[in-house]
Amino acid sequence: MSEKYHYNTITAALPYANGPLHIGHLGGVYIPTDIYVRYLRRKEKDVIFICGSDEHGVPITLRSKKECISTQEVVDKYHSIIKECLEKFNISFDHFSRTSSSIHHKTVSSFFKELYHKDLIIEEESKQFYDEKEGQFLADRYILGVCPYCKNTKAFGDQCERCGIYLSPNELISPRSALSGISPILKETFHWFLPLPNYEAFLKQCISKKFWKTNVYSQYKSWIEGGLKPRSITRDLNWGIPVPIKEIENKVLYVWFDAPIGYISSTIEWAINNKKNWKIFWKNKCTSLINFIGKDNIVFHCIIFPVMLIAHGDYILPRNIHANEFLNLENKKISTSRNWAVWLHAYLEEFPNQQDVLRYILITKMPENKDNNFNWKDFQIQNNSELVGILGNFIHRTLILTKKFFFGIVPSPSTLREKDRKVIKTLQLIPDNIGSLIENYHFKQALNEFMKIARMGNKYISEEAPWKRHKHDYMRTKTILYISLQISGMLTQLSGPFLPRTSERMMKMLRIKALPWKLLKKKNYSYLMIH
Ligand SMILES: Nc1ncnc2c1ncn2[C@@H]1O[C@H](COP(=O)(O)OP(=O)(O)OP(=O)(O)O)[C@@H](O)[C@H]1O
Ligand SMILES: [Zn+2]
Repeated sequence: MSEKYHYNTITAALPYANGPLHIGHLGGVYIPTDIYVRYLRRKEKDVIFICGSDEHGVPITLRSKKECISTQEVVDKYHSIIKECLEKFNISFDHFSRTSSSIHHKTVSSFFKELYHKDLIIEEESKQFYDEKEGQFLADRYILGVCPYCKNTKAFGDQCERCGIYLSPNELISPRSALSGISPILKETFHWFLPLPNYEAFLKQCISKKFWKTNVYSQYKSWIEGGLKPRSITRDLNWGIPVPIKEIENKVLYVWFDAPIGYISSTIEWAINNKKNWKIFWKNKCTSLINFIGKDNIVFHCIIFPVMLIAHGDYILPRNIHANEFLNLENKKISTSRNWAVWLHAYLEEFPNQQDVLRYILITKMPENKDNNFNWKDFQIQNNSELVGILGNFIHRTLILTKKFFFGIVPSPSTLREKDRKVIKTLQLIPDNIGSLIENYHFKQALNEFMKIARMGNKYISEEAPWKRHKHDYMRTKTILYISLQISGMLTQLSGPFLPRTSERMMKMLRIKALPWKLLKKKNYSYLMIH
């Protein structure tokens, strides 16, 4: 992270409010973003962590039909479930808004009008699929058919979920209406398009791809090499943000036009609530904007949203777009429609107060460069042998023995041996090491380094065995527990970004406070009375 960026706007993909969240969402997007943000705060950076629920688009209207409730009821229901779950997993948003808010509607409408009045979008007539039985145009997921690439018979008009390819409805073989099942006719309509080809040169020049992960860059490159086409940004629907042009009826803005503007409108809402200036986070050249997403959102964040921002002007562009691949469950793709998922609300019921266990396992399984797999067997093994067996065991032994032998007061060390000095040296190096891994988005490795310290502590205390030694070598016992407490203090501090609840609990036990990251390497815990 370049020190030149004092302001940091960090966004996590807006979760879609047509269903609850599962472990893929949490491990793929929200946990990595939260680790990054918590670390930046400890670096004393000015950070805003923005998110909100994405509440427009066809899947919501389909869900409303399925559940026999109104679209508003669908989004109200899932907005609350999603927000509550993310809070319970300690995802530390500064603001979590929703795209049905009036501020969002206003922000998006004025964004569209700006492009419209500057002639930066084009109006075009075209023929689109229409369901005569339902009297409705069939946008995106209202139309199903056979994928021309993998022959999946249930490909949607916008994407084939089996092979992941993005489609337009006219590419589908044997299209049929998702509403009535009938074959649609083609009917004349008109829409507005974002002329992506006009921005190809800007995209190549203006966006620095220096920090992009290979998975992000390769998707971006294949889109660019495939030749960009104008992209329609309106739909013939009645659920969404109405096209803000007089006399236009029954047309709304495409959900992927309005959703990313949600990052901006959510920041504006936060600024109003907190009497702050939102522009610093979106219009200041010294602000670093980083979007965290999953792989199916790459094209929207690497091409469409930057083009919207460039066309509008005034806004900064993302400095990095961080996308993870997908998490599978027991070697099968997580699927909301097939109910193959570990739902976060169900986990919270089944394992009360065990949020950090899931956070830990999900970090170790993070699909950083390729899809990864979650399974319950590993969950059990890793919890028992790593979290309890190493981290918990070391802290527990250290604190119990300090209480037993020294009334809970940190003993002052006697002469340090080579082994003790080695431990202290390792502790001095670890904050920068972990910090740099987090800054470079290597979250799994960062956690691994953290656990190495816990392993080192466990080994140290086991080898030195203060429980045996205290009877005949009181002075050495003092040193051993002093060193063990230094390790415990460091683990407590470093665990904050990864395991926030555990870190807080350990802080209470050790009676210490979270320190700025830069002070950690110098910190020495003496004169400390543990709880
Ligand atoms: N299995 C997964 N592994 C990693 N990231 C995921 C997974 N499923 C979804 N995501 C990411 O989570 C973020 C929020 O997802 P979103 O609400 O858009 O749901 P989605 O992609 O429609 O998922 P689903 O179809 O499972 O509901 C997106 O950036 C998406 O890429
Ligand atoms: Zn396909």
